[in-house]
Amino acid sequence: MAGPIDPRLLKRAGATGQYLVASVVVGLLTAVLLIVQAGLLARGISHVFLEHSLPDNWAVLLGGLAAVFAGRALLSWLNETIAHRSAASVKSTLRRDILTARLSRPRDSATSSASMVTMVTSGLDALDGYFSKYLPQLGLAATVPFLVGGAILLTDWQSAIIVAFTLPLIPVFMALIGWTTQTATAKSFTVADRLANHFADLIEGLPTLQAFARARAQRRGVALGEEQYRDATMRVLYVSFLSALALELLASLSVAVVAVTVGFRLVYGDVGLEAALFVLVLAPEAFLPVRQVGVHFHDSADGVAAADAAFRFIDGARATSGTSPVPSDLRIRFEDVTYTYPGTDSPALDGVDLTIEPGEVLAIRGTSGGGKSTALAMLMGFLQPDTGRVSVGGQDLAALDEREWREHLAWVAQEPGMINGTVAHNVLLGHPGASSVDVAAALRDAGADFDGEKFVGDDGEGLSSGERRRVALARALLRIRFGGARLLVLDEPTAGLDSSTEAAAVHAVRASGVGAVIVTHRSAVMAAADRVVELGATA
Ligand SMILES: Nc1ncnc2c1ncn2[C@@H]1O[C@H](COP(=O)(O)OP(=O)(O)OP(=O)(O)O)[C@@H](O)[C@H]1O
Repeated sequence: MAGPIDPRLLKRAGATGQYLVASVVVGLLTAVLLIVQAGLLARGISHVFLEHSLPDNWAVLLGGLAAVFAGRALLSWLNETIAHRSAASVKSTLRRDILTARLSRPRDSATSSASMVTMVTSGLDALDGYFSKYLPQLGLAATVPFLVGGAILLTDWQSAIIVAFTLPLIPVFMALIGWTTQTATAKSFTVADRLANHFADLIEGLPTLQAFARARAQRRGVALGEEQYRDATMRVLYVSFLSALALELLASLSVAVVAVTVGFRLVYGDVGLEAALFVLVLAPEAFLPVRQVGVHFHDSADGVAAADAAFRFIDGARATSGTSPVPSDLRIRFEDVTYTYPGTDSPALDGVDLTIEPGEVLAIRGTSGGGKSTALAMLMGFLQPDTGRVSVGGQDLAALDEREWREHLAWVAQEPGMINGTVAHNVLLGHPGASSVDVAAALRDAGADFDGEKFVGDDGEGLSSGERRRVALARALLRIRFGGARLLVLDEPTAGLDSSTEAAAVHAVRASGVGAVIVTHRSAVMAAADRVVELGATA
């Protein structure tokens, strides 16, 4: 975050801008109430002290004070209510943007699922502190000191000068402390993210670790991660407490200087009791909001770190989407395409040249790890080449409207995604408007001889991997028959299938009437293709 307010939060969420205006208005009204409160208190107390009696209009004074307290309570409630609404709106916008970005780059390996979950849940929830504490205080800090300072200036200019010289020291200290805090918080966020990833990997790999009797050995790794997280958190708390102490001390000393000088001038008769009391009651109120900004900066630092990660993720995904319409000619060409996954040394694709003619059934074979799935991911628009070019009908694939391009494709992934529900629900993802008769026909054609009402759990639980592939093939067939897709993209669709089921699946692909790109190791599929090409090192 470059300044006190992250401009990206302002830009992304209209609610933030409106909320800032609201918090400045609340700040101005609060300042007016504070001045009235100090005036009433000073008048009442000085009268009692000097005259040894209640003022004639004591009921009006008391009523006024009660009204001021009620007004301040109302403003504080209003500020909190708007703050929480604003936080909810911004968090919801950011969450939607993150999920949209994720959907446009499902193969983005730079951000793991565990990082995504941390970012979307607890990370962004920490923005509550930013909106409900930090921003309201910033609104007060930008308004109250000026009005309160002005009121002090009109009453006692010497005190006003002391306030004017000491008050700016607080933001200067705050900025210095802020830099340290940001580094400490960013580190704590990174460590928490690493711990979440490590834990997610452990849970996923627990059966394997148990099978190899290595589960207990992992305790050391988790303990180490916890220790690092504890250290990072303690460092943030340490900076936070220390900075609160420094700011508190600075503000208290400044108010003390005002109090001492006013006290002396009161003794020497240079200032009246009512004016002195007015200044004494009001001076701390000038420092309070500025001091509180520093304190609440720490409450919001976690949320700001999460928002920062969210913005990087969202902007990274946006930079690569195109807008051109998909050409009618579906000749696809890979020209000298190279791609290396982030964090790896050797390229997954190295100078790949490949042409897919419209309407042809093309089989791609090659060694395991030779880059076949990567090439399909590139064709789907999930990845962009580092160098070289992927074109459709002579037009750069990256320039095409992603959503429109995917409407032309029916995809069966190597490990097809399944949603919780029934087999029919999963097939209907291919074309939600299809009838149950169409779903049954697609399942039959894909060689799936099981019931559409069969239950499917999270991640395809309840279906074997072969069954999942057939459900995915039925889904793709539905997309071609009713969704207008013109190219089947299949990653080992018949792996794990017996030969008769495989024959049914191959027949379904050929009978679909559209072109197909099939990554396969199976000779029956290669025999049915119009052409077979090889990718990666020799098979
Ligand atoms: N998300 C990823 N992050 C890093 N490296 C990856 C990732 N996905 C694949 N790779 C690497 O890229 C290379 C190509 O992988 P790819 O999955 O494209 O191969 P493949 O030809 O489809 O293999 P297989 O036939 O075994 O499915 C492999 O060396 C693999 O380890």
